[in-house]
Amino acid sequence: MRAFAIPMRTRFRGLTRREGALIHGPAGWGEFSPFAEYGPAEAARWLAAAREAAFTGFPAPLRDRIPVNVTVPATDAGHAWRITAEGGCRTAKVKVAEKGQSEADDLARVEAVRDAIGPDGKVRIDVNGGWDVDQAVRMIRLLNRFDLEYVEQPCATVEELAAVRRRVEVPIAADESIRRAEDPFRVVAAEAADIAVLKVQPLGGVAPALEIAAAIGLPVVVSSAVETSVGLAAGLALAAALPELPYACGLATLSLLEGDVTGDPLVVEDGEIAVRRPEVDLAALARHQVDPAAWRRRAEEAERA
Ligand SMILES: O=C(O)CCC(=O)c1ccccc1C(=O)O
Ligand SMILES: [Mg+2]
Repeated sequence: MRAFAIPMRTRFRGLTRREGALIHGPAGWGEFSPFAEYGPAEAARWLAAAREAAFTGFPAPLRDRIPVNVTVPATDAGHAWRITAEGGCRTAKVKVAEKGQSEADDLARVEAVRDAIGPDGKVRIDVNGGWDVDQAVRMIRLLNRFDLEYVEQPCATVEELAAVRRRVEVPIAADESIRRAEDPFRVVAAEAADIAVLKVQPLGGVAPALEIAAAIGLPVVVSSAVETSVGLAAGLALAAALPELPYACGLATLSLLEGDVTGDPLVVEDGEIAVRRPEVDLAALARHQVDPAAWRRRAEEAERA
């Protein structure tokens, strides 16, 4: 097992460094990078995803390029404009409702992103559960001046998502309500979402995520957990194996990191990323490599959970 700590170019989810581990097996490299606050039971699914990549491999791809969105962190409007313009994507996903920021900050950021991407681009927002129902309804109506493609996780609970969905025209996507839920199918039963955001590591691998996608029966957006090219390759494999892929995916997150673990990173070309699995390059990894002892312990704890 190898471990990495890569500085973030812009603070994201309060993170300034992305840390994780890489394992190697007969099928290739796998990434194990649960966030620090996740306990052993949750980390066990992330470990299963890394093992699938290293020992089993991925289901057969149905497409070889995946359209992606540029991810715009909760930064000031000028910076958000530049990130969008430089992202080279036809879709932007904007983080809003960041703690310590105002509604005016969100309006200014989304306005800047719409300006940068142009009238033919798509703009979606991700609230990470930061609003209550009334605030969500009000903010979605306000922000829809900038023509929103959809709103990801406007509120924390499934019941709140369903309530917001009944009151606004803009489609609702569920992320945390699937990713961290005991029962991802409650979203469907409660008619709480139009779209499912699926991430490979929290769902335990590409094959389990494909099964969840089939069972949920909603259109899927595959998104990263801000991973190295090794973790992103698993997201691309999921996006490539889905029977239908009507939306751009959130896999263009390598640009949030200062570095990578391969010499041949999964970068965006013409708004898309090619479906492939880059090799870990030990020289590239060396620049970010840290002692794997803590990650070995974390994997052992996950294993016992
Ligand atoms: O979807 C994207 O564009 C990037 C991924 C992303 O936003 C994300 C990354 C890490 C953890 C949570 C999330 C999220 O979608 O909420
Ligand atoms: Mg999200």
